[in-house]
Amino acid sequence: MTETCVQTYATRPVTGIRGEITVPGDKSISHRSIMLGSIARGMTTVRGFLRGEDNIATLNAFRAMGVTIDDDGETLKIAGKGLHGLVEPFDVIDCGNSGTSIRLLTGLLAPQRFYTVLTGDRYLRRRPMRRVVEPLARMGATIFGREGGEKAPLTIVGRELSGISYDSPVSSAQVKSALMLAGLYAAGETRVTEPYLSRDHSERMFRHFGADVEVSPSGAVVRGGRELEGRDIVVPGDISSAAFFLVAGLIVPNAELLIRGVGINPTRTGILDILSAMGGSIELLDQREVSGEPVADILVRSSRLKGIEIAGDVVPRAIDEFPVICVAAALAEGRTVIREARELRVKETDRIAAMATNLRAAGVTVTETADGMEIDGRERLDGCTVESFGDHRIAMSMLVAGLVATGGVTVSDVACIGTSFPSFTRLVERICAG
Ligand SMILES: O=C(O)C1=C[C@@H](OP(=O)(O)O)[C@@H](O)[C@H](O)C1
Ligand SMILES: C=C(OP(=O)(O)O)C(=O)O
Repeated sequence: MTETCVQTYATRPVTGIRGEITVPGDKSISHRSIMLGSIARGMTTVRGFLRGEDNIATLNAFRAMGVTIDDDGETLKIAGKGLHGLVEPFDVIDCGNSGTSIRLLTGLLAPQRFYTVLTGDRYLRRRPMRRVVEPLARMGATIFGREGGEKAPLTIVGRELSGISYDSPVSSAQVKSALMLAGLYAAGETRVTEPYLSRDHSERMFRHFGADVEVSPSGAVVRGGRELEGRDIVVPGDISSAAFFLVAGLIVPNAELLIRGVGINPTRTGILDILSAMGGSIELLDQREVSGEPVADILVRSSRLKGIEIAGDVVPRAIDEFPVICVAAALAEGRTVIREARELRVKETDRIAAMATNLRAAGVTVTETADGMEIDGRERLDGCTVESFGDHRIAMSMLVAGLVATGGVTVSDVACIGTSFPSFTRLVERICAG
């Protein structure tokens, strides 16, 4: 591996992977711990918080709204202000690259007694926001944005809200969580359902903080007006970060890798189901529960993979892992077909188009479809230079591909990796044998 300059990074074929690693804390749980800790009464402590750029954007937003958050490098201490204790920020809140920050904050800020403007980087300002703006408006919210409320910057004029019953057309934890957060303040009940269950970290954490929430297979119901109580939270390792090492462990020869302390919430383990169905050797060891979330150590070994069909309820359960699943598919025997994954087109970049372009550069035959792609696996990948498209998961996926590509893979614009996994390249270097 060589670091050619700050913005570009290259990986080369390795002869094996050995060892044990831990991956940084879960990004979704880290966001929610700041949000709920800030509006709870009393102290919340968070250990294992992910200090990536996305989560720091959320942390800065709450500091700007008057919340004292101390970080000694180990534990965050959040001095919660209660449901109605946030104050109007003096400036625009910059959510950076983080869809979770802007969409969840929109729900949380719509019922405040003040005015806020949320913006983000050039990637975030292209992503769809009407999916949260529209149902929040039905609750009585006043939110403006470019293109009739579709795009950030978003301006939120806080108002009293009323609960609604909303059947979301997309399986999106960000939509669900935005409405649940608004529902904490709204008169009456706020009910949200979705086609397939998306990650349920909000439901679990709402319960942990004592919110009036009911969860059933058909959705979540929140009753407004109840104060939350500060709690201690331990954030498990992010399975979305572990995913890069799971795929590396499967595709690199002579690999055996133990990834410790990974969150295995069933709404997030689509990657394990998919890779196992492809023939991957993946074992869950020492399963336990931490702060209401299931956790395990995951052992992965080199495996011969085969192509499969991926669609249905596993898609939201693996939504952020598709770029690296595409890399596994590119090295599997036969064809992998991904369907019902249109959401990939509205992430940090269009992840279907980005992975199709990048895998073609590595010599793979890929057919794009409106809601997915077909990938014909091959024995080895060709060396190539590709773009990250400003998307952390595209960058890391292609660096995993470089571990088995003749001549390696160079990825330009890799600074984006810092949004979710600042220590990624260091960990790759630690475990790979040249
Ligand atoms: O709620 C969350 O923490 C997230 C939900 C997902 O987005 P969608 O809700 O848009 O599917 C996921 O892609 C994102 O990385 C994190
Ligand atoms: C889609 C992602 O995050 P967000 O929507 O929070 O930007 C991701 O981390 O892959």
